[in-house]
Amino acid sequence: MAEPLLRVSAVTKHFQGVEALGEVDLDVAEGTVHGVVGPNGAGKTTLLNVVSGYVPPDAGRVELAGRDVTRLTPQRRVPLGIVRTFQNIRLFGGLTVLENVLLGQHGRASTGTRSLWPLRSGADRRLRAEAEQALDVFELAPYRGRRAAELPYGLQKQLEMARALAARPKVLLLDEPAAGMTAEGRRALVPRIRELRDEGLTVVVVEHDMDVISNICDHVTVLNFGRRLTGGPPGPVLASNEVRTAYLGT
Ligand SMILES: Nc1ncnc2c1ncn2[C@@H]1O[C@H](COP(=O)(O)OP(=O)(O)OP(=O)(O)O)[C@@H](O)[C@H]1O
Repeated sequence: MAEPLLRVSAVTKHFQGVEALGEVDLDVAEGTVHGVVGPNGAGKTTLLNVVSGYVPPDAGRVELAGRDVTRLTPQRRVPLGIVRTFQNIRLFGGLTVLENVLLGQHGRASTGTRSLWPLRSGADRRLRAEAEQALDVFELAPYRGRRAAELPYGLQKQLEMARALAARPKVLLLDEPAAGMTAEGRRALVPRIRELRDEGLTVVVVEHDMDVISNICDHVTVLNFGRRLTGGPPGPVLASNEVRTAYLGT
């Protein structure tokens, strides 16, 4: 493939003697959705943590468009385009839905928290319009004035994604976006993520729901005990005997 937008090379991470990741490689092409799957404890979240900068690897590299970002803090990765959501929702419950999305723009170059103040300039208005657009993508516009804490769980997850989108990512990292959602919420997620991909966004998604993975991913990487077991198009990979065996733990 062409030079990947995101390249993870030989990343290793131990926690108190436990190998959470062992020499893991991951190449993600621009404009694709890449799934990271595997049984519980396989190292999926640790991989997202290393890519987003929340966990420093013991060894290995993370590159975005050829630039080594391995040693950068999460805050310095956001303006470069690496933005994530969390498995456990991290919203400002006392702020409104719109305010949460405006804060998502905070990490972008020269934005600051200014976007919460009344509109002053054309740039402010543009930011506000983009925030409204992010709300629209996740059908949150009717809730823009509600406090985030008042939203049902599924909508809070959507708000997390809208906030991440407002940071204008190049690579959006989603940690279990379907977990805890209703069947309807999970179904709605699929066309949304595809649409974002079709607009050119690159997505890395950790997810246990294999229907969601099969429907949104161009490529999957399977981890098992911190090692890359296999990878490829979701259909054949998920149907393979080695992946089935890994999930069954036999
Ligand atoms: N901060 C930490 N301190 C100690 N051990 C950790 C830490 N984070 C992860 N681990 C361990 O590293 C291994 C990989 O964990 P990780 O959460 O990355 O797996 P996962 O594939 O995301 O699992 P799940 O599907 O259950 O979320 C596990 O053995 C876990 O207990």
